[in-house]
Parts: sequence; structure tokens; C-alpha cells
Amino acid sequence: MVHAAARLRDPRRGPRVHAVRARHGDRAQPPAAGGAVTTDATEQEPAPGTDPGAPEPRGGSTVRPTLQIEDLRITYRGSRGEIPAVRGISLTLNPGDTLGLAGESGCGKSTVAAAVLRLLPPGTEVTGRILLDGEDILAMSFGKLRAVRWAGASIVFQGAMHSLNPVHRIARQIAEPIVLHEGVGREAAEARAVELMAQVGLPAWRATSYPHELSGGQRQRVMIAMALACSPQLIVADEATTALDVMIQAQVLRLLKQLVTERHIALVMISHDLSVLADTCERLAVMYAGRLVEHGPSHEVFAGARHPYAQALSAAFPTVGDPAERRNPQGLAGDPPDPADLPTGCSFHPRCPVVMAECPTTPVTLRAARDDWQAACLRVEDTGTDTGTDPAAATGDDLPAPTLLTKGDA
Ligand SMILES: Nc1ncnc2c1ncn2[C@@H]1O[C@H](COP(=O)(O)OP(=O)(O)OP(=O)(O)O)[C@@H](O)[C@H]1O
Repeated sequence: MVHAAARLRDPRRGPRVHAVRARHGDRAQPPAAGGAVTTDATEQEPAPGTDPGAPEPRGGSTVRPTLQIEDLRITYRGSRGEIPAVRGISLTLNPGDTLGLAGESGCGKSTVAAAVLRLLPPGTEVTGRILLDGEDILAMSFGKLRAVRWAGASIVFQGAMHSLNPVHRIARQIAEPIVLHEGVGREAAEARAVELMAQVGLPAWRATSYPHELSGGQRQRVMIAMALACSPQLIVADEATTALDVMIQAQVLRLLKQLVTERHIALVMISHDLSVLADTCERLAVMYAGRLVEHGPSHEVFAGARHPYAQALSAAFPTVGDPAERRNPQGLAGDPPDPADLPTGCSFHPRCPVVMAECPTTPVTLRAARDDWQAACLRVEDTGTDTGTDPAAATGDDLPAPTLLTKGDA
């Protein structure tokens, strides 16, 4: 299970201020001008309250989380100035957990995904912590990071055609990470590639095909086979099936779900489509304007979200099944805010159909609607059924200083 509980950080702690620090190593860049980052008090106090989840005892033993994200904040820096795309996200996935990450375009989903494998552009500022099997991704040397990509965690993006090398045959491409990470000879690695192809439903004769000879669904399967090649503990699937037609999408999703279950892999699946996430993942997290606004059991969130934004998102999809319970899709007026200029109080209040007088002035973070279900809305009564610990409260001020990503990360 994914754990998240909503203990609010002690407001007396106040906002944390970190000095910007460039990591030394591969082609390191100098620290950003100014040398310090302060996030405004509105946003910091109280801090977003999802629990990164202390390792949960299972059958008497302690399970080390596959992925632990603690108070992650990400700011892009470029010609458009500073764009705070992620504003304090905490999540924990244990082995075998499946988490769907949903939200409209621009809410920060892909930024979180890219951060997990440190694939953000140079100059991006990251604070908080990302632990993969206990190892700090942001503090890792580039050499170690290279070893972790594919073998520890792999990512499947939308648009496999662009991710595959057009001049190499399929088996060779799937074999590549095996050769690279396991020191296996090319012939043996390609034999393994053919086995992997069988697991994702691709016939052996396709081993010698080029990407352009495959359909979109087949190419996406190749990407999944590559993602599985080095038996990672974590797969991040970012809109991995969005471009596929519905039949192929259903097949690929079934396959992914099956492989994840069989191999006890943790899965973070990103999509605009809440219904797909609800069908594939056991838990659902909804993002808005760089923050989590709801996090709970998939089917329950999809059927009865607590946050008005998550409600609107799920109402945008038709339900199937019992005709008596069927609903027509409904839209949501307005657009997500500019990440660099968020509305005060609850960021969603200008679009909220049930906005209250205090919403524009009162910052709101995740509240425990239930021990396994949180929503960031003033209308949600905080049951205080917190099962975990606030990362900051648990560790004091020991969260690392921000990392300024360097060219070596790209
Ligand atoms: N490389 C970048 N440089 C500057 N800003 C960026 C960069 N990548 C993303 N952003 C901005 O960060 C914010 C979050 O983008 P992100 O792609 O993470 O959202 P998303 O929820 O994944 O959207 P989508 O579903 O469209 O991929 C957006 O405002 C986006 O414009």
C-alpha cells in the first residue's frame, strides 16, 4: 500500500530557508545568483502534509520503501524566469505499490516523474528528498545515477517512436540496458531481449524489425520490455499509453499491471485519464498547481473524491457499468493557474464551484479525511487519523539543502 497521512508540520517551525548549492561532479555549474531560496510563508506554513511514510512493519519485518519522496519542491529557471512547478510533495511507495498521478496539463506531474530519475534540465532547483530503495537520488554521483537508471528505476514516456533509435533493430535496443548494466555479452543479452519480448506479447520474429515497422502499440511494448530489462524496483509510466487506441491501451495496461504484480515492482503511472488510473492503480494522487490535493484509494477517489478539483476531474469521465449509476461527463470552467503566479489561499478557489469566503485567504494543505485518504480542502473535516510522521517533524531540519541540477544530469 502507498502511505500518506496528513500530519501538519508544526507551524512554529516556520518556513525553511536553504542555500542553493551546486553539486560538484560532472560538469557542475556555479550556484545560482543570490545563493538562497526562500519560499513564501503562505505556501510554506503549514507545509504540505502527506506523509512520506515511515517503513511499515509487515509480518514483523520492516519493509524499506521503494520510493520515498519528501517535501519535493522544484523550480525551473529559464528565459521565462522562475517557474515553481512542484511545491511540496511527499509520497511513499513500497514494493508492489501502484500509484496513479493525475491532474490537468501543467500541474507538475511530469516534473515529479523526471525528478525521480533526475532527468530535469540543468539549472533546475530541487529541494526535499527522493530516496530510491533508501538511496538519495539527488545526492548521488552521476556514475551511481547511471547505474540506478534502468536497473533501479526505469521510466516509460509517451511517444515510443521518439524514444527508440530508428536505425537499430528491436532486440538490440532492448538488449542495450542489459549489456550496459549487467555486463552480459551482446548475444546473451539479445536472447534475453527475445524472452522479454515474449513477456510483453511481441513475437520473436519481431526481434529483427526496426521501430518504423511496428505499430504504435508494439513500440510501446518495446519500451515496456526495455523498462523491465534490468528488473527495476520502480517503473514510472508517464502517459505511456495515452497515444494508443483503446484496445491496445487496454492490452498494454493489463500487461503492465500483470508484470508489476508478478515482479512486485512499484509503479507510478501518470495520466490525465482518471478512469485509466483507477483501473490500473490501487491508489490515486491528484495534483493541482504543483501540489497534491487528494490522495486515497483509487476507486473510492474516482467514485467519491473529497476535493472539488478531484471531483471535477473524475466527473470529466463517463462511468461505465450499471446504467442506473452512469453519469455524463462534465467539464470544469477556467484554466489551471500560472505556476509563477498562483492565486492566494487555496490555488483552486477561482475555479471552485463550492468556494467559501475564507478560501482566497486561507492556505490549505492535505487533511486526513480518513487514515488512508487525504484532501486539501477547507470543507474536508480533518479527522486527524494520521498514521505516519511528518518528514520534517521526524527528522528535524536534516532535509538536505537544495540541489541545483547540472548539465551532467541531463
Ligand atoms: N523544461 C522546463 N522549463 C521550464 N518550465 C517547464 C519545463 N518543463 C515544464 N515546465 C513548466 O512546469 C509546469 C509543470 O509542467 P509539467 O510538464 O510537469 O506538467 P504536467 O502536469 O506533466 O503537464 P502535461 O500533462 O501537459 O505533461 C508547467 O507550467 C510547465 O510549463
